[in-house]
Amino acid sequence: MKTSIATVSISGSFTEKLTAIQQAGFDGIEIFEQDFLASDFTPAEVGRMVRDHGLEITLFQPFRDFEGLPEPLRSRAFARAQRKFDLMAELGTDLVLVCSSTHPEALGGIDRAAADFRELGEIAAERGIRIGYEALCWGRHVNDHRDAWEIVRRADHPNVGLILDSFHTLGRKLDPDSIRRIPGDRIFFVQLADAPLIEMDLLYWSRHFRNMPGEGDLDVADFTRAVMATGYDGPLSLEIFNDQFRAGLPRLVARDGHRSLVALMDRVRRAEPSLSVDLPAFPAPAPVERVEFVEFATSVEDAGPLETLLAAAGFEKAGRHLSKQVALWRQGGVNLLVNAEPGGYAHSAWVTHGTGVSEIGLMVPDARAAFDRALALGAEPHVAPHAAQELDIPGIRGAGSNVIRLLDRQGELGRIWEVDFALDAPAPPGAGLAGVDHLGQTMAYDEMLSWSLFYTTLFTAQKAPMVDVVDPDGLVRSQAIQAGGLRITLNGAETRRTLAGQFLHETFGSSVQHLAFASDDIFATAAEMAARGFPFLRIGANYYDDVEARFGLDPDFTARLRAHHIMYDEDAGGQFLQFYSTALPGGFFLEIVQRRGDYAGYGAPNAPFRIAAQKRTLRPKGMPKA
Ligand SMILES: O=C(O)c1ccc(O)c(O)c1
Ligand SMILES: [Mg+2]
Repeated sequence: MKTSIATVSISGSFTEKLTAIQQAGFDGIEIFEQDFLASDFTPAEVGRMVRDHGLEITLFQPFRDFEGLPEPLRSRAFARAQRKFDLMAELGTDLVLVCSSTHPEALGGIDRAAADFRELGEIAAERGIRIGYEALCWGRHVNDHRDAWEIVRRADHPNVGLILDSFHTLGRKLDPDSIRRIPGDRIFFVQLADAPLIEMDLLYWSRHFRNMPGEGDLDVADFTRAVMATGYDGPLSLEIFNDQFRAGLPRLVARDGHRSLVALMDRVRRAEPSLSVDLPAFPAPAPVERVEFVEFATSVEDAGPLETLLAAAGFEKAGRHLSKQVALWRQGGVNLLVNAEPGGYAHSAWVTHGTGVSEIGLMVPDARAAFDRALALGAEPHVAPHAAQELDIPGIRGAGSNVIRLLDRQGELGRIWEVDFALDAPAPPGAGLAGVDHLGQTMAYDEMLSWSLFYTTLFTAQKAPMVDVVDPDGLVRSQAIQAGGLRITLNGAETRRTLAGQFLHETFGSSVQHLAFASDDIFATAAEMAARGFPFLRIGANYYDDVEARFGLDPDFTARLRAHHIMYDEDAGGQFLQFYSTALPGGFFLEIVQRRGDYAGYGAPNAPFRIAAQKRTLRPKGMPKA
């Protein structure tokens, strides 16, 4: 299967776009005419540059407002087309996209449009050019791929075919199964884009909010299955109009685009095995079983506040690494590593970001399979030296500067604690923490789509709807992702003044800002931690008055919540209780939660009050803000 991407999808100069597209692994590009016009190269130079990058021009587009015009506009449209055919010959491409007309004087009529296309097809045939007709979903008379297909069918010319674009079909809620009835050899080209479901004008939605397949809410896989079922074997091409991507880093946007296409083709072949999808084999996504460990990078002189916090949370030193200065802190089923090694990856992470999470160890059904899948999807392997007797744990680079390690219970990897560590004693019960509930990763807002694509393509994962969290100094967007036993909240900061934004600034880049542990009895856990001197984040009295009224809570219960600084929430499935520590100097903090019943969220309604409380600890009463 050939992969392609439209030049509009990527930021930068024409040369920067080409380099990024080549490095990401695409086979071809669609030349968007605007990008060509804005460049200073001749058409022949552009054609040569594309080929020098090992790429092919899969499509020239768009040619607008062609069909259904009355004279003299009609003749002018044909003359205009001839000029573009000249240009295409110099570029070295044979396929042009004609999008359905939005011209105020365009006349309707399927046969009139078909006659225009047959005549254009004749001219194109003489010049070895093929014409693809695409229905824009806001086209004046043609805005449905079924009507565009009927025009192509009636034009009945071998040089005139159909172009499909998932946005125009799915954005208009047209049934993609209608595509299955079109002969595959009459489909000349296929463009793919996803988009978040937002009620708005179709044209505006399309020009500003498209995103990569899998990043939005449209069923692009269902659309692609219908396309593949026709026998279509041309390129699958990304055509993504997105304000954020236009301002993004070309290399990252291209990488995400390629990842999204490969993951999409993989989904298609797994959902409908009878389809022939030309893509190298690689392992299927699997759920994460659990977070096996979280490692902090620190140094001997800097580790104190972190270790004090862990001890107050009921953790105890329960072992040490055989060859490195890495301590294992344990309680219940939780393993935390404190790495103070004066060299290697953790050390450079500490030098760059300060004390913070550097690695996340995930237990999966098959670590090698998960690793191979990650590489097939363009993830970067993390290579770290290890001593001869130590485990070689497969690792990939994850969000921010974090490394994701993949473990399984097959063979030696399942014995990591016995092989790599000297263990002191059985894991202490501590304060009753049973496991990691979730990790909160903070990042710049425009990195969120990228990292959600990373997790959702690597593992079998679900995205919750994005929620807005109000910080006193700005808005933070929060996207929760669950892949089996791995729950992650991605928090995107738009300004530096939000708590999340300050953390990014302090730690020089995105990282885990908080770690949430699960307790089966949060009141007992809170009492035990209080006895150990846990630095509870104090929640204001106004909050408890409101939460009691809002949920009709028993005043005795509210009094217990208040006494332990526990916040409360409910959803249709159950109840949620949560409390927090104050933050370490860099901004990292802990959260303890208890889920009752099938509560599925993360206490989003409480987040504004938690953030306000955290800011109060940073900015004592009466002090003007910096
Ligand atoms: O927004 C547009 O005008 C436009 C142009 C060409 C396309 O292929 C398309 O899908 C949209
Ligand atoms: Mg299109």
